[in-house]
Amino acid sequence: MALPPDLEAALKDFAVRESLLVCLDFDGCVAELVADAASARPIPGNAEAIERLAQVDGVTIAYVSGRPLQTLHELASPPADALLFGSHGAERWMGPDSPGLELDTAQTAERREVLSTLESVAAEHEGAWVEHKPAGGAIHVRPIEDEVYGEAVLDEARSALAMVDGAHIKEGKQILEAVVVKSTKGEAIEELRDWTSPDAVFFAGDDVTDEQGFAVLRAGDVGLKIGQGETKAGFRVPEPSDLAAVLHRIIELRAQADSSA
Ligand SMILES: O=P(O)(O)OC[C@H]1O[C@H](O[C@H]2O[C@H](CO)[C@@H](O)[C@H](O)[C@H]2O)[C@H](O)[C@@H](O)[C@@H]1O
Repeated sequence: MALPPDLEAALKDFAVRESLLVCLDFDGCVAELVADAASARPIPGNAEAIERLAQVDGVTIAYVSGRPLQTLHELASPPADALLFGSHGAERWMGPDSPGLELDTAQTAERREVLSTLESVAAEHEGAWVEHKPAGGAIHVRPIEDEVYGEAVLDEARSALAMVDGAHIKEGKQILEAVVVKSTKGEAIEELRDWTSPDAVFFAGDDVTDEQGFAVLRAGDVGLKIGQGETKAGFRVPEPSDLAAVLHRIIELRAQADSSA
């Protein structure tokens, strides 16, 4: 795939910095969106590019995802030394000493309330189902064929969740999530930036929650929106499978800079 000229120019500047932090969203970015959430896997070309990029000196790979940390480990099979933020930033893996997510008493009760609220809505609509997550839950409507009906189910869930104390809403694609820990992908990327002190940051994502990640990028960073929709990202490619070409180009440009140094 030929990259858009503006993206190519940005990558030429980005790829030659000494240390790089490459942050990746999972669903709809590294993996295609699929009806059965448990069967999502990295597109093979993306997986290969991520593994290769992880071997390049000065590059740190991080996943920043709405998936629970454990699910992210299982489905994404990230490179061994990748840093992981799951549950929209509420859970993190920065190495073996990383503290696990612990909800306090109020948050535990709020999570229970979120899940029972979502289960009550889902029970009324065939095809809707609830994903139980460590920091809350999500109602999925992708299996409902009629998309307008699916959106109406999400509206019903949104109204019901408005009555639940401590529920922070996350919008997504054919999904509505509520988490009881206040965190965003923007905060996750800022924490990763503080932790790794890179010269520049790359972030690729496709969804509404990724916009908070794009919003914290700075001059010299590269934000890549996958697919359609309004975005704060500076650059865009049409499909998740296009990510591989972008990552390979970073590897190539870095190798060229090394060989001419
Ligand atoms: O931040 P991400 O890594 O993009 O995760 C966001 C949510 O992704 C998952 O749901 C989405 O992908 C599913 C599988 O392709 C799809 O069936 C669903 O319609 C999408 O909304 C996941 O299930 C959630 O837990 C993540 O928060």
